[in-house]
Order: sequence, then structure tokens, then C-alpha cells
Amino acid sequence: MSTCAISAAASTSLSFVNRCPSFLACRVPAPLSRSLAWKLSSSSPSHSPLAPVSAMASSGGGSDTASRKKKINIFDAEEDLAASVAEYTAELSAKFAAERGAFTVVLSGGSLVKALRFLDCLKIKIFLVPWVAGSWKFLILRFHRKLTEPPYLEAVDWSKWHVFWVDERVVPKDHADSNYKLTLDELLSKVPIPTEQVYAINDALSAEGASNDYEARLKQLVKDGVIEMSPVTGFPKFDLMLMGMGPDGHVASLFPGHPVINENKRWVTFVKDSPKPPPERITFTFPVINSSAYVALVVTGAGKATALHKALSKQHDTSDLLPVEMVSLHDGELTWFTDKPKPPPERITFTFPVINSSAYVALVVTGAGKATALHKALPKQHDTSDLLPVEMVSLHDGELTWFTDKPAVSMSSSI
Ligand SMILES: O=C1O[C@H](COP(=O)(O)O)[C@@H](O)[C@H](O)[C@H]1O
Repeated sequence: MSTCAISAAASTSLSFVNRCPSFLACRVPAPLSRSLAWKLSSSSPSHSPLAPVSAMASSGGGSDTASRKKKINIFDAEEDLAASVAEYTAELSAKFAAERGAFTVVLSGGSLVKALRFLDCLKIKIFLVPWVAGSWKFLILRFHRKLTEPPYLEAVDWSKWHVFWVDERVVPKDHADSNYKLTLDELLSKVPIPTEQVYAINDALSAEGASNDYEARLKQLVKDGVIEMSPVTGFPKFDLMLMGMGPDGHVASLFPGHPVINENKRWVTFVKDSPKPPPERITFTFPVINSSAYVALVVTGAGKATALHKALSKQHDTSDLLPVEMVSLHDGELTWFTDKPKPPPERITFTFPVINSSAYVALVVTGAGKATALHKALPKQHDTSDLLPVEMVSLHDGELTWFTDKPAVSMSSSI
């Protein structure tokens, strides 16, 4: 991949990738480049995700023996990012298929799946010179080949893939919210992965039942030798996890402030009060995520800039980690694929003494995404050691009125 600037932090390999390479410089993963040499006029592999452009070093935290590696690839163009993610996936597929005859891939839902559809960063420039409105124009056409299309469709050994979900919404498999359905529509229906190697949740069960069932199936696959175990952590070690991140910094269905982020015994757990709908989900736990051999965090879009900036900044306030900051592999390699992280906008704000001196305050709160905070804020008893900012709205001699759709009636309280 063409790299316009490279800098290495102490623990991190950082690449800025600002454009798709030209056809002749197109980056093809080594195993694929061999099989595709006759199809592509260049067989030149450029830097491989397994042999990064700059040295990787251990980062701090966790066990002393951990050799944590982190790489950050920053792209200008989303389609170049997508092509790179898919290429990285294809290369790891070839590596694990050759090394252990199986490739265990864990997917998240959301924007990640769309990124996966691209593989080959093949760009062809075509210059057209029609006479339009009195001036000569030219047009550049770009083609990005998809993971689901030739030549990669044939080059990837799909028969070795075993597909799992890092989280799943507890809805029927044909429901629009199902991560399985999204992946089926976008990817699985287009590639020849044996159906018995695609491990969807049992959608006939409750959230708790589905998480127990999924964990039991993982344990069986460990016994069968399909999934490896980490000798370091005692949790399963998946070959690759491809994960997205929500705007609030959540990964899988591990949401900020939710108690399941601290689960350290279970492999798979469940939530019934996800702040992002639908509320019932199952999710891999952090010990499983952090035991992976490779994890890719694929994060794009302005809505995620604040969480991305916090996650990528060198200073981490360990008392206030976002779930995405808790992705910290024991002996695996974490690679970020992101667009340019923008610093969070500066803001000015009234302080609580000013807010709480008001004569009247209306708090207008609607939408399922706010249900968890709302449930915490509305009861009469408050745990004063752990107040949300909204619970600190407490007028000295004014009147606070809530207008909310959950619970269904609006509530009014006078102080
Ligand atoms: O609800 C979920 O959200 C996250 C992030 O999704 P995105 O569309 O913002 O990328 C996703 O990773 C997770 O699998 C999904 O269940």
C-alpha cells in the first residue's frame, strides 16, 4: 500500500495511507500474489499486514510477559481503507489455512461488514476528453474489486473459514437487526463457506439461553480442535476478530458503564438493556476478545471521532476507559483501520451551580438509546457515589420537570 508518511510511537506502528496505489503498484498479499500472478500484470507485494512497515514494540499494562503489538493505519479514502481490511483478512486466511488447516474468524455487525466486501485495491485511470461547456474535462474511474468477486473469490480458501459473531442481537435470524442476516446478505451468500461452519446464535432461545448455548458450542469446537485455546489466558484464542466501534466507544455489545464489561469468567454473556436497540444481545467478553491472535478495529465516520480520538491518544485515563480502550491483546496483534481521527470540538458550558440556580429547568429526553441513563436518573433513591451528570441537576429553589417517553408518562417534580 502506498504510504505517504510513517511514524512509530513507542508501542505502535502508525501508517498514513492517503491514496490507493496505481494498478502496477497494487498491493496484493503474498500468498494471493502467487496465485494471482497470471491474472494481474504485477505480482509485487508491498508491505504485508504480517510484516509491518515500522517496528512493533511491546506496550505497557497487563502481564509482564505480554508481547502486545499495535498498528494504526489511517486512510484518506474509505474505499482504500475497505480494500486494505479485506486484503489483510485474505492474508490471514492464507496464513492460518496453511498453518492449522482452519481459519476462525469472528465478525461484528454494523459498518464493518460493508468494509469487508472489498478486497482488491485495483485502480484504473481512464481519461476522457469530451468538449463540455467550452472546456476539456477528464474523468478518473476507480474500480475496487470485492472479496465476493473474482479473482479473490477463487483465491481465498473459503472451505477453511469458521465464522462466529463477537456479538449478536437476540432477534430472529431473518430480522433486519440481526448481525447474522446482515453478514449473510453482504458476504456469506456470495462466498462458498460450508454452512455448517457458520455459527449463528440459536434465535429460539432467550438472551441468557442463547449466550449459554453459544458458549457451550464454542467449548465443543475447542474440543474438536477447530478453535485454539490460549495457553496464556485459558480463554479461546480466535485467529482473527474483525470489529467495529460505536460512536460511544462500545465494541461488540460491551457498552460504556455496563457491568458486563467487567465479566472475567464467562466466554459469552448477555445484556437485556443495551442502550442501542435492540436491547437484548449476546456478546463475547473481554477475556475472549483479548486472547485473540489478531484483532482489527475498523472505525470510520465523523460520529466516531471523539471516541476514536480518546482511544488513540497516548494518555489513557485508566479510571475512565471506554470499552474500545479495553481491547488490549495478551499476545496478539491489534490493528486499527481508521480515517483521520479529528480532535473533539472544544465546547463552552454552563456549570452546575448556574444550572441548579435556575427558576425552571425542563429535561426533555426521548429515544430507546437513552433508556439506561433515564432508568438510573428517575428513581427516587440515587447512589450518590456514582452520579450521572443528569442526576446532578438538582435545583436550589426552582422547579425541575422531566418530559420523557420512558416511562410512558411525563413526570413532574417540584423541589
Ligand atoms: O450494535 C452494534 O454496533 C457496533 C458498531 O456498529 P457500527 O455500525 O457503528 O460500526 C457493532 O460493532 C456491533 O457488532 C453491533 O452489534
